Amino acid sequence: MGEEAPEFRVDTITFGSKGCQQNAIDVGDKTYVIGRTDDDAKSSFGIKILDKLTQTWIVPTVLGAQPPSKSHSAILVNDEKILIVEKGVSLNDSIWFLEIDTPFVKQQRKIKGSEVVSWSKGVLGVAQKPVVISGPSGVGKGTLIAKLMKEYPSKFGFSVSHTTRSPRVKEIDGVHYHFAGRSKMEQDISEGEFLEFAHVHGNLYGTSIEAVESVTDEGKRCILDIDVQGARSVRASSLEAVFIFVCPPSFEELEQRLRARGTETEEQIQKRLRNARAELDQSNSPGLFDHLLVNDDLEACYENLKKLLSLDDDHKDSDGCYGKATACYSILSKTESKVFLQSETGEVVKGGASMLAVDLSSLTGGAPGRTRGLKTHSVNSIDNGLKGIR
Ligand SMILES: Nc1nc2c(ncn2[C@@H]2O[C@H](COP(=O)(O)OP(=O)(O)O)[C@@H](O)[C@H]2O)c(=O)[nH]1
Ligand SMILES: Nc1ncnc2c1ncn2[C@@H]1O[C@H](COP(=O)(O)OP(=O)(O)O)[C@@H](O)[C@H]1O
Repeated sequence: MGEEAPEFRVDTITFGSKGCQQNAIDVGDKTYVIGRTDDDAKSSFGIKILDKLTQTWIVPTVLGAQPPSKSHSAILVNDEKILIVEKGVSLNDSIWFLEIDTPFVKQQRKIKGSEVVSWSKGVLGVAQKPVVISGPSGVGKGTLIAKLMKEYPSKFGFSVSHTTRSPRVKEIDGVHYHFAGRSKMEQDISEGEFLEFAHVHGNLYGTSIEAVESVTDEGKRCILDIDVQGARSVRASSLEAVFIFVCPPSFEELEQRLRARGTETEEQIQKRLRNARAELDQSNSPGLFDHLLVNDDLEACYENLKKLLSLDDDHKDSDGCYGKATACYSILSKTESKVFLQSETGEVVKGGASMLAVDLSSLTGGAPGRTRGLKTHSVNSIDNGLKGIR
């Protein structure tokens, strides 16, 4: 493996004056101008794209929550994304990506028929893969998940879905579901706020990006209880997850459980049973589910679920080294896979270093959620930085 030569070229031209900052970044035939305007109340990002071939300006639709606007530095990571480092905030909040041509952006561009860019916040460390649990209504998904959350309250968190169905007697808004109006939910879906959604048993259900990310931000493993269509959408998304399908021991037993639960009308039970047949058929779709669990005896099934989850150790704990870092950084230079940040405040990080190398080689996720997998190590000088990339 040859040594990567660091690039000290300037990708970014910054025009600054008080109350206004702009970075111009060339990507192929386009120039992305990332501007920040301050008014008295707040400042915000504005993004414009110059098509250099036609010399026309395009104002794209900007998706995702934008960085807290202060002052920033920017550099092109690759043809898909631009790295933005916010100045004046701690490292935990400072790394952002403006996605300009990732698969998510391409898909959104197609849907909207116009230019799209999307923000995604960078997060240090690798999160544990979320767990998607699917299975027919009444099979016991909720029961299994409740047992898991009760036994491991600090390890697992539940992705609270949105739904247009009415709450059941003991269901609490914001805990079991976010009970939503159809038009508001449809609008939020069209604005890219949902990881997936599906029409199930005559209602709209969906997982917002925030539902998953907020659990992961707490350092917990996220559990999603979603139908097979939703599982398929998550499989196709940038979210890497473990997919489990829960089967009943028999169709008769499923019907019995649904009736015994006593939460649906006869008509709703019939609809759920019809859909159950289709879901059971789809559980064998190649490449969709990683594991099938039969929920016959509840305790035995729960033990099997726990085994599956502890066997899945293809994750690493979050990198906590810089979790509480308060030093503030700006971009100094970059190589193919690393970006070097310079401490602005002179404040030192681990080992007395004033420079930080951010490794971008194993990023996961991205818009519409967070970009995870950022790794950092401190370097004392540019020379040491070069050693660090060997
Ligand atoms: N696609 C998708 N399905 C969901 C979501 N939330 C719940 N579901 C599924 O919708 C179906 C109906 O859920 P619910 O009304 O709670 O009834 P239950 O499964 O009989 O308890 C189940 O298969 C759930 O897994 C979601 O956010 N997205
Ligand atoms: N292994 C099991 N044996 C018998 N009853 C079960 C079992 N698992 C769950 N149940 C019961 O079946 C009903 C449906 O379970 P629930 O968790 O609500 O299913 P789902 O969330 O998949 O719709 C509940 O009344 C629950 O107590």
